[in-house]
Amino acid sequence: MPPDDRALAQQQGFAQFIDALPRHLNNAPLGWLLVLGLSWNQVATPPVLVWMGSALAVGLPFWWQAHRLARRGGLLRQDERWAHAITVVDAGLWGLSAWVLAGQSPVIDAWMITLVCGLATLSGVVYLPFLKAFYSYLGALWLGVASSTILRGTPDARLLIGAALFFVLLVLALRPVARRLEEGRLHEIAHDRLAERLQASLVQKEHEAATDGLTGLLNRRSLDHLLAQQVRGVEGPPRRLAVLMLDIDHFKRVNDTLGHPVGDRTLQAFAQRIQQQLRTGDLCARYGGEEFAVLLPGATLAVACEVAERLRQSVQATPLLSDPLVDNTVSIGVSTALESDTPQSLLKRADEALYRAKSDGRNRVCSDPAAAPPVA
Ligand SMILES: Nc1nc2c(ncn2[C@@H]2O[C@H](COP(=O)(O)OP(=O)(O)OP(=O)(O)O)[C@@H](O)[C@H]2O)c(=O)[nH]1
Repeated sequence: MPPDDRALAQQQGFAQFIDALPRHLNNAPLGWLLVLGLSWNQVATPPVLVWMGSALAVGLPFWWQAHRLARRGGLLRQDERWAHAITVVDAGLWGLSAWVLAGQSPVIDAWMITLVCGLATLSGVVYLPFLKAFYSYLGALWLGVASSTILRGTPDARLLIGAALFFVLLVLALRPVARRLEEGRLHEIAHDRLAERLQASLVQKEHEAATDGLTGLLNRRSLDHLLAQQVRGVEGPPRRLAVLMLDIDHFKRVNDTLGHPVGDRTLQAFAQRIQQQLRTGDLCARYGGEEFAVLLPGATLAVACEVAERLRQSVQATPLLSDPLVDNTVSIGVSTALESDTPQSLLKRADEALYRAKSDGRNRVCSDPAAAPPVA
């Protein structure tokens, strides 16, 4: 288990504890009312009220701090001391209730110890994600009861030993549960990390499946998919769409004279050159080898021929590579979608136009005679 995962699980546990702490402290007045009700007519009321008033006065700043931490979200390193201080004050003030209750009658003593044990049990549930503070809580509760009963001169050893035993048993019962909870958080963290990795690798795989590794352009598979969407249209009449097929002239010579790596760089440079000439919304794909295809959604044949001519001139005017010099030209075939077209028939006609550009002497743009007039 990576150490940072364990640290994160502990941090999450602490944050859960800090989140629950103020709600737990909010219940204290209900507990006080219970004490008041149970001790009514059995214990002098003024000391009970003095204890409640003091608990309120001392506990208020700590109660306020607990709320502040919960609002902000507790941070383990930064706020751990505060968490211990709050729990010690809370438990200590409850422990001091023995000051007014213990030694009055066996019945009051019995329900006082019941109250103390009940408080410890209830708090245990809140402290489960951060058991360290629970030890401080139990220590302060026990010391509060012990010091109160000793100072009042009625130390009842059975009561203190009984409470200590109960606390030990409680800790023994809660520790495995706390460990399970931490393991659960660790599993959740590991699960989240795995999901993130899978998501990232899925995105990566999708990207790889859609693009050409050498040029970064869309690959043939993506082109076929996009072309099918464009030709069919979503609904209604077919969309206006132009296709350019581009092929570097005498590319084989680059490989043969300068080597395959230079051929690869030339293809990359050519891909960049095409992209520089296109508008957003136009799509460019490597059709295979040194042949590329461009989709111009919404373009008429005239516009598509203009784009093709601009590209051809750009390649002619500025060599694709300067070191070593690669100044091959490019031939381009242009076609536009007819109402009867399938993706294959449209590509075929653009390819035939490219073939004509090659056979007419290369370094030229040829358009498909069947392409005009535009469909929409
Ligand atoms: N370096 C490199 N070469 C490739 C790649 N894919 C195809 N080729 C080469 O591209 C060349 C294409 O040559 P041809 O089809 O004969 O055409 P050409 O030499 O361009 O001549 P024309 O198209 O007739 O002007 C072949 O030598 C292929 O090996 C690639 O990914 N990298």
